[in-house]
Amino acid sequence: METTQVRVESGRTEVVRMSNGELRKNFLVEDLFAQDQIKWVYSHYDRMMIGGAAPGTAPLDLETQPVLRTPYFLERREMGVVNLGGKGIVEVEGEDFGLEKLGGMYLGRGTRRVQFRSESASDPALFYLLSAPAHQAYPTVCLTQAEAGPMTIGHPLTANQRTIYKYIHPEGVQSCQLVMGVTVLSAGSVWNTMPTHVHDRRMEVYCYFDLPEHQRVLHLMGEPHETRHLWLTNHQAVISPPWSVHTGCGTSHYSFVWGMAGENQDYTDQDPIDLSSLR
Ligand SMILES: O=C[C@H](O)[C@@H](O)CC(=O)C(=O)O
Ligand SMILES: [Zn+2]
Repeated sequence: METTQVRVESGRTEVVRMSNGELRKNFLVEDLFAQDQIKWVYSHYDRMMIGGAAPGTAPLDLETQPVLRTPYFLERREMGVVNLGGKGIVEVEGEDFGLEKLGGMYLGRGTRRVQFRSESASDPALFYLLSAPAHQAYPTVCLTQAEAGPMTIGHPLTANQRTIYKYIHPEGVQSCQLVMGVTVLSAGSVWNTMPTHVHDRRMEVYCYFDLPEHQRVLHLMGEPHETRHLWLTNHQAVISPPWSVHTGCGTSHYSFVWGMAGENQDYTDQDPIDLSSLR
């Protein structure tokens, strides 16, 4: 059984004084994907769990974690899945669901048996996972990227043109508190979530992917008047406290999975930040 890494919350005054190393230790999630393992980070912000399942030839079973003190992982939780790799299979209570790259799933509270598999070990699946506490059971749903209602925003002239795919949200796949989707930057565009925003009612996690090996994303966090930066590579995730901006600029275009938990599920409930107030 894998042990989960726990990330406690940090106060805003504490974050202002953090060195870059301390910021990374608290907010950056490195090495989420390790072959033949399911890895978890447990954040105290809204008790969001951030996971990576990387099955090779052998299947991987979703196991409960000591930190949960529950007989099975989803006893009191829900989970969202997005496949960032080659074709994969998620077996839920004995039923197989095939996920191409960027296929997604929602697994409801009370789901006991979950197994992750790669169709081919030479092009393995990479399942990115988010899990939040849940008060009721919503049905298991599997959907393709095309079914996730794309919306293109931004403009090439401001280098922020991107397509937002919403997977788990009130008008799509139902959940208790999880809201989850994927944002794909257009070629030539490098800025995500710009103009930026905060939503004090929900924490958020970004997991960057499809970032070429030698390229980087400069991710910005912190209160709008005290922003801090972290340099990220492909397949790294970053935790955003509810009071923090979460925006980034790449040395190339890239994609990321975003996911939130907290007070409400309204995607449009974002407090935009006037760029003139950023420091
Ligand atoms: O609250 C919503 C999240 O920050 C993301 O969906 C924003 C995003 O993907 C983008 O603008 O590029
Ligand atoms: Zn946001």
